[in-house]
Amino acid sequence: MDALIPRPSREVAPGVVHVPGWLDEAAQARLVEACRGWARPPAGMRRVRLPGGGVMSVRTVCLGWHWEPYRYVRQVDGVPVKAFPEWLAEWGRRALRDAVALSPVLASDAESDAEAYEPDVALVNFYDAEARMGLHQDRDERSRAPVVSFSVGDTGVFRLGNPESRGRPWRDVPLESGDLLVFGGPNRLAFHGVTRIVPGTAPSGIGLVDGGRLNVTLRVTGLS
Ligand SMILES: O=C(O)CCC(=O)C(=O)O
Ligand SMILES: [Fe+2]
Repeated sequence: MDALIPRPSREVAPGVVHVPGWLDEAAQARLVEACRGWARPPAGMRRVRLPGGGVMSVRTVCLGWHWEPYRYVRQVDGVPVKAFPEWLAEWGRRALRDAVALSPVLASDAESDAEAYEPDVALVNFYDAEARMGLHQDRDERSRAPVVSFSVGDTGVFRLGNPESRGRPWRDVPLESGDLLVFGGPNRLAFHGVTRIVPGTAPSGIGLVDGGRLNVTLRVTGLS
């Protein structure tokens, strides 16, 4: 169904590009099905425990490397992390190419060369209706190559802050099913989070029968 109010592709901040509907329904369904497989144990989906004793409300599974706060490791639960598939890296390069075409800032950033983009880690997050993610920076990567983010399922309200602090200014960008968000360049280390999920907004044809939101971020660790 076409949106009543069209959502144009745009650079929401320098080096941050939002492309609504980048994934068509078939691609969304493929991602949901892949996530279903990745979620299974061993090395499956879990709520990450924070060093302060808290537990994250999102459920996470990682590919390529396992993220534990606040570093990347190769094993989880005593077994190797699931592999990062080549098709997902190819999606990442296509996504970055499209983002660079919309952003002069990314186009002039040496770290944002789409042809050379070799993401080696993905964080797959599942949000139920109550899940959120507090403002944070993605800064455990040694590389400053952009983060490529795919969203499917229920809409999530993504809060894009600034690289200096958790405070204002920020702007809220609703990420709907199929949306692409790339953040790099001067906003690679921008604080960001997800303030809420909008239940009941997932399209029916993508295989997320009970709703919820999946977000997959591709990153380059710069580790070996
Ligand atoms: O769910 C999102 O859109 C953002 C996820 C995120 O920030 C992360 O995994 O670090
Ligand atoms: Fe993040």
